[in-house]
Amino acid sequence: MYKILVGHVVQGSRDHSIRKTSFYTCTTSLGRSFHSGSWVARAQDSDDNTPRVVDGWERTIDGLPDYTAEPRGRAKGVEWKLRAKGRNFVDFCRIKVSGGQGGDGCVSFHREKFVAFGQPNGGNGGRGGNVIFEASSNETSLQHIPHTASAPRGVHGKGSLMHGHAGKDLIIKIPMGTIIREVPSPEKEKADLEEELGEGEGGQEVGAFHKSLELGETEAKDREMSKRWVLYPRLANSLTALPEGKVNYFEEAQAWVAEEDRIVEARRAAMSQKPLLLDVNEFTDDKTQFLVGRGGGGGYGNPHFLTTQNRAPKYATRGREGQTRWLTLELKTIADAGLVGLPNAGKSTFLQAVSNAHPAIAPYPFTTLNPYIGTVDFSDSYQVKVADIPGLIRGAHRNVGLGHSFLRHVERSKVLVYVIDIAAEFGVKRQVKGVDDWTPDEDFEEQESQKQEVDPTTTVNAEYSQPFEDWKTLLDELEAYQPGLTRRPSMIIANKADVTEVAPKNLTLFSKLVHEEWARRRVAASEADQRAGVSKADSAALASAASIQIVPVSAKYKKNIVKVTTLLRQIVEKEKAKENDALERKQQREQEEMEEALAFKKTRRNILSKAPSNQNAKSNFSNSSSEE
Ligand SMILES: Nc1nc2c(ncn2[C@@H]2O[C@H](COP(=O)(O)OP(=O)(O)OP(=O)(O)O)[C@@H](O)[C@H]2O)c(=O)[nH]1
Ligand SMILES: [Mg+2]
Repeated sequence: MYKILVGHVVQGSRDHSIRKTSFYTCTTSLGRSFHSGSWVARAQDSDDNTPRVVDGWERTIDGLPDYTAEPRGRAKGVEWKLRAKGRNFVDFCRIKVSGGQGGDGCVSFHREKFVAFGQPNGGNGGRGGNVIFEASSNETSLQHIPHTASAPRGVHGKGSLMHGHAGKDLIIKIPMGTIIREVPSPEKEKADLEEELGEGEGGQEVGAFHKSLELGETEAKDREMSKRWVLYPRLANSLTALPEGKVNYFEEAQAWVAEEDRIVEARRAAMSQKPLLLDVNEFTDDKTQFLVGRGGGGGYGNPHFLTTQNRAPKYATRGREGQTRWLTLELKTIADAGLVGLPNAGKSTFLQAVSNAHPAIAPYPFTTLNPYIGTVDFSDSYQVKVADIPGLIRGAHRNVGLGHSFLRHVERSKVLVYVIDIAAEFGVKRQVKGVDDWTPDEDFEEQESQKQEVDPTTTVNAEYSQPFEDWKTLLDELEAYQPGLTRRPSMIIANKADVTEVAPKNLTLFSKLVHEEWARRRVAASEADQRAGVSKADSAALASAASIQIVPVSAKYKKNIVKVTTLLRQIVEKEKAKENDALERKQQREQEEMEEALAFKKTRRNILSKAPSNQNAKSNFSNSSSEE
């Protein structure tokens, strides 16, 4: 069992303090920060679980026979990664977008010497800015997306018929592969939940706000009115104390505006019936824009209410509120092939060997934290995009290790490439250094009991293949993430084939077991399809290839790379051709449907035009009667 104890030595002083970490959870740091002089002691312990103390200056561990000390930096990196769960790369976020409010209209009258009653000349308000998402191939993460995005409001109108200009649109760049979904607002979610639980307060009215403030009725009315109307300062008096026999033009104007409001509301309601769902997929062009938060319209200036009767309207309307939406953004990287493997299998090394990418490579687990895309260039300018994602481990679907949320980045890959470390000792269960250390405590006991089943020192089981177990772990994790994901066209890279003592033996057993398992899974999948009532043609289309190719590779020494890239290209090209065919068929079907609809319209028009209408019949009749 590995235990990690951290001794903290402050540079330049004799002071030292200890921090104990249990497996991966750090307990306390005694309120001190770690400096470059810190050390990590790893001790191979018996089953004694009591915390040990590192004697700082001498760096000996009380009661432990042997240990190796290594610079703190590395362990700190892994610890940090596990705590942060790779969150410096953001692939899921929530955002509130609000279009800008429209500018208010203006109440103003022309003023000039010797012109006693100038005409109304208040300008209209400008419309509020829109919130727009723009697809951008230069973005790779959602890290820069803010929690709220509000576009600026429109400028108010001014006298002399000066209309306010529109608010500037707020453009937010989003990476290719983002899925945008509209979700209910937190208030609505809360209200729905309360209603479900029967705790709701029973439809609080909008006007309740004023009631709660105990405003007078006229005051509350004034306030409601001031939300929609800009009134000329001296209008209020003239409204309340209207002389006998005078028409209240303001009421008339209120009726028009109310009618217009009703139409706008109905239109908005019709538009927002379906929640927004946008997919910025590989068919989207760069710089395509999506309007997600519409700005409110500007208010009308007082000339808008000018009529032949009312020559001096003393009111204007305020701008409308912009549209507010709560959205979630989910980034699913777009690549042709996705590398899936356990930590340390050599995924990043492989990507570096085949492409122009330079991912971090190191002999410890969870080196890669963010998906990384590399492009494989072929001599005829053909390109295949390959995505490297953080390593998966057993239980990743329960959020063990870095979890399996990163699989969303291979979800859109056409081909799955399993990277397997073939250099495991033959017939022996791997004593995992590092990987299983990082599993949470609840899994630990389970793993311990499993470890005891195969004693590495005594048994060499010629039937046992660690690479095969690794591959099965990957398949299970992929299936747990999304059932049916393993049916994608796939290939296996048996990496580290340069370790000649074990690789050939491992490879023979591995290939045998893989082909058996693959055939078994294929049969099981088709049976499951039959049970689920999937038609035979659909089931055949879904089924994975009859056999899976295994290519031994040494990513580190770049051996057999050409073979693997050629094979990868073949599979990708085949898949692309299939996709293009499907797309063409779909487009053709749509075209045919459209032509059919057009033809139907045409014939209908012809029939209608040939049929004698009543009016024609009447005129014919009248003509004939006049002739008579
Ligand atoms: N001998 C040998 N070692 C290799 C080969 N490929 C990778 N390695 C070593 O394996 C270690 C891990 O390689 P990485 O490429 O970082 O592994 P990874 O799968 O990306 O690991 P994570 O990012 O943690 O998931 C490094 O020390 C590599 O040098 C190979 O073909 N032969
Ligand atoms: Mg890596």
